[in-house]
Amino acid sequence: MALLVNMDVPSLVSSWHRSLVTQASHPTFTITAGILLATYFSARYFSSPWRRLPPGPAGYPIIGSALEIFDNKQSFIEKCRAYGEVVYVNLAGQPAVIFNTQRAAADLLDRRATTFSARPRAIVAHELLTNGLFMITEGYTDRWRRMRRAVNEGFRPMAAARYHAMETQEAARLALSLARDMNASTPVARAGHYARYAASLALAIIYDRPVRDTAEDEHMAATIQDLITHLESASAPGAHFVEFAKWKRDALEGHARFTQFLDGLVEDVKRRMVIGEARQCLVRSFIEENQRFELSDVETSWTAGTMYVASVETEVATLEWITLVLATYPEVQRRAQAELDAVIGHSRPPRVSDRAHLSYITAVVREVMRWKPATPISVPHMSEEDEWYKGMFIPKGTICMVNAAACNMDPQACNLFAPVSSMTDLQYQLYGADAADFNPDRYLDGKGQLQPSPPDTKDEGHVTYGFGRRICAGRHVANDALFAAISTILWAFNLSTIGEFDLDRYVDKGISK
Ligand code: HEM
Repeated sequence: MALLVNMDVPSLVSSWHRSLVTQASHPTFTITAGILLATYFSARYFSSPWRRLPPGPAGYPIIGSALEIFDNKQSFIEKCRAYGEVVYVNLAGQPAVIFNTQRAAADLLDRRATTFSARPRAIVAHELLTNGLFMITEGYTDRWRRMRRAVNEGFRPMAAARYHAMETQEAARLALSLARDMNASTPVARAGHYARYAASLALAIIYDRPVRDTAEDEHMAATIQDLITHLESASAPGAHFVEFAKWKRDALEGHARFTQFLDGLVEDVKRRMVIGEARQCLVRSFIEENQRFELSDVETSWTAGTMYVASVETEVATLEWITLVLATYPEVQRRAQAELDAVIGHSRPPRVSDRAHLSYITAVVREVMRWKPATPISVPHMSEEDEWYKGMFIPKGTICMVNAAACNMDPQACNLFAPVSSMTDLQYQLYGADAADFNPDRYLDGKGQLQPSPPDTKDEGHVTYGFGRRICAGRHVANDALFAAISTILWAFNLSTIGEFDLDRYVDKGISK
């Protein structure tokens, strides 16, 4: 200490520096430093959590598997089943995982929801086109919580029951329109009828404005379809890498136009509330409960609009699958119709409120949603912290994709991972040895009543509606709408295939929201 006080600091530093330079030129020092550095870096490398990423395809240098997933997401994700329960994919430096079992998805997205409830960033589709107001792509933010709370309250099972009469009425209109259309047996025409049903029902439930045949209603449905098309093209992977400025300009212009349109729909509900002509609907509940929900005007408009956008295509795809399955399985169709004959008879069509007595038809809808999910790959979540799962590292900021089609199967029964994974810890069964087959009876007990659903399916009997805090916000309404349509169609028609039709070879592209 006394020595230091007597020396000036710059000269001390420079003498250390000189001695270091002298030592560095000494061969023993160089070797020792090299060994120390090598030890340091190899210790860092071997202890790095990045060495414990889940298994997955190596991909190409730098871009990883980005091109393959952009080219055909569904078939790429199918190929990744072979790597096991959780698969790691490098998307040009962006970490991503795919969950292939219900257990892994539930363990993380349900049970660690605080970490796994965000969404990946979508600059054009979310930030520019909707200015952060689209609930589906909004992060795990305060705004999302307020929007989600308002929707949850408006669509929880008791509240959803308010819409049963609308669903029954729209289902009857659907059956009539199918009966009047000579081309209804073609998939394109049928999809048009299903789209009309889903759109009219969504507009009735959200704004009390079912689509009738007026020019104004046609314009309303067409404008919302335009919004959906904009969202889809802006979300297409890599779409705006080229000509970003043009995408930006179009998205900002689209945002202003769509906001004005959605505001107009809400204003119309307010006007009808004043004159006592608005029946109960989602927007009316937003307005009446606004003190609690704390949504601004523009948040109210976009939350309502989001519910419409989220509902139509998923319902159309599911209705089409149910139709195809019922036409291909005549014995299932006959049993469902026998149930209708016994419970309802021929004097009136079924109502949604009859569902408690129509267990077999309920089981058919569940089973089609499990077996042929309309959303085979769910909407991605994003992790907000580093996490570990069964010794595998999932870094903060990882995009988490759920392969719902795989999760709805039992790995063992379907031999999902046989080529690579050890089967030892996959010896669990949720759906039974026949999980790969279509069998509505799996949901029924010996007396033909619905039995409790497998664990982690939130009493749905499948995980097609997603997971955790981001689970489908409209699932109770969707279940009612699907039941209303299918029970009415079964009551009114016999479905059969024209000529040879092989359901196993029918490939539906599915919807990836
Ligand atoms: C058969 C029909 C439907 C299917 C298969 C379906 C499926 C899904 C899936 C897989 C998700 C993502 C879940 C996740 O991130 O884990 C989702 C989210 C969502 N769904 Fe549905 N859906 C359907 C119908 C509906 C309907 C009718 C509505 C509205 C009335 C709706 C509104 C939403 C909303 C708002 C979200 C976003 C939730 C959030 O991010 O917090 N869906 N849906």
